[in-house]
Amino acid sequence: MIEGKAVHETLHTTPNGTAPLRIAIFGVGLIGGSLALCWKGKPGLTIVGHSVNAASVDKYLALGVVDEATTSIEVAAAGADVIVLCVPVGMLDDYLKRLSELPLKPGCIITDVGSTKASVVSCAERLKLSGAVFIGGHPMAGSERSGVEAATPDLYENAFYVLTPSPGTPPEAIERLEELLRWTRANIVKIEAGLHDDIVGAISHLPHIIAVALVNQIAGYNESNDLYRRLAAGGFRDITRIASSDPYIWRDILLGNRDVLLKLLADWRGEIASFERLLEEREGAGIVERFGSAGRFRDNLPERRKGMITSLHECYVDVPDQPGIVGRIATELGQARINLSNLHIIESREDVPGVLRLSFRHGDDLERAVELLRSLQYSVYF
Ligand SMILES: NC(=O)C1=CN([C@@H]2O[C@H](COP(=O)(O)OP(=O)(O)OC[C@H]3O[C@@H](n4cnc5c(N)ncnc54)[C@H](O)[C@@H]3O)[C@@H](O)[C@H]2O)C=CC1
Ligand SMILES: O=C(O)C(=O)Cc1ccc(O)cc1
Repeated sequence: MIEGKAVHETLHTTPNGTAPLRIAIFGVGLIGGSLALCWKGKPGLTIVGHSVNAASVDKYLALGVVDEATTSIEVAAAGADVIVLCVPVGMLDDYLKRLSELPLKPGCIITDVGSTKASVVSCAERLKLSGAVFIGGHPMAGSERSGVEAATPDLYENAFYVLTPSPGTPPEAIERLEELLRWTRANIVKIEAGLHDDIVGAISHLPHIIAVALVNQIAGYNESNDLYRRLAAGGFRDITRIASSDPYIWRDILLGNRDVLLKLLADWRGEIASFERLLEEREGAGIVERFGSAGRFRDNLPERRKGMITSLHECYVDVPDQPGIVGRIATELGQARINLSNLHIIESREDVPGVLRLSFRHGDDLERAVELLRSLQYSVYF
């Protein structure tokens, strides 16, 4: 992880005499536009936007998202050091095929941002990319919005950015791409493409299906009484936000991960059937158990704090279930002038000790906190 702007500028300043890096972005929408904004104006980088549509090209330039823009795939690709495909998943193979027929700059890196990876990676492996190297990519951040108007340079900050290099991908190409992606301030992780599709299918694609199915179920009831819609707030809005995502983008994602999703939906039917059984048999204890285990897992999900650098310095403290205990710990740290950057209660039930996760921006604050809390007889671990 990169801490602070100064480091970025050192990393990316073009050494004297070397040509600037030319980055071509195909499809400057939410994701492509946000990448363009991370790179635009940075030393040594020229950003070229491509769209099949002349009006979109004008818009990219008018919004100042790119330095240059064109409707010609040949012009955009010519001389590009890096090509980023930010079009819907269903178009990726077609774009790769068209690029494979062009004279690309030797060593050019082609990457994509598609939400599924196995199919585009296997397409790239089948094609001869005239001296270019393909590395699959997926920034795990976005929103239910779409289009360049929704693009923002901080979209990826502290998010995960997955790369799916193949065993034969040259390490120096991966390093070059990683260096460029550091401008996004995302945390880069490398995962095998098939594993990516299994995991992302479960944590992103399946939830989108469930949100859409749930909204459509309620919309059906609403046809006979508008009170369903009018009373739907709070939890319903929270868990269905992603149902407003772009239908065509999601058609391509779901069809692109069809086999994984069919297995996940079979498991989902099992989860729902087990709730049906609990209700039929009036099994209150079973319902409590299901909510309890879900809450425990959910409370341990990593937080993504936009605009803040994720703390690397964390410890866990067992705390007895006593009123005011969390406040007392925070006060002890404050009185010792130890800077706490975040405090998270992971568990708080009568039958188990609570656990606090304490995060610090600096390692020396963590060391002092551990020493202090242990001297106060707290059980501290990492
Ligand atoms: N929406 C999200 O939150 C995320 C999306 N992704 C992936 O990013 C990619 C782009 O998605 P968004 O930026 O959300 O969509 P978007 O709709 O905002 O942008 C898509 C871009 O592709 C262009 N495009 C659409 N159809 C085209 C076609 N037939 N031929 C050529 N260009 C076409 C559009 O003009 C637009 O510039 C997709 O592959 C998606 O799976 C990845 C992470 C998050
Ligand atoms: O808005 C949300 O919560 C999302 O889930 C955004 C998102 C959509 C598609 C992806 O491939 C990654 C992230």
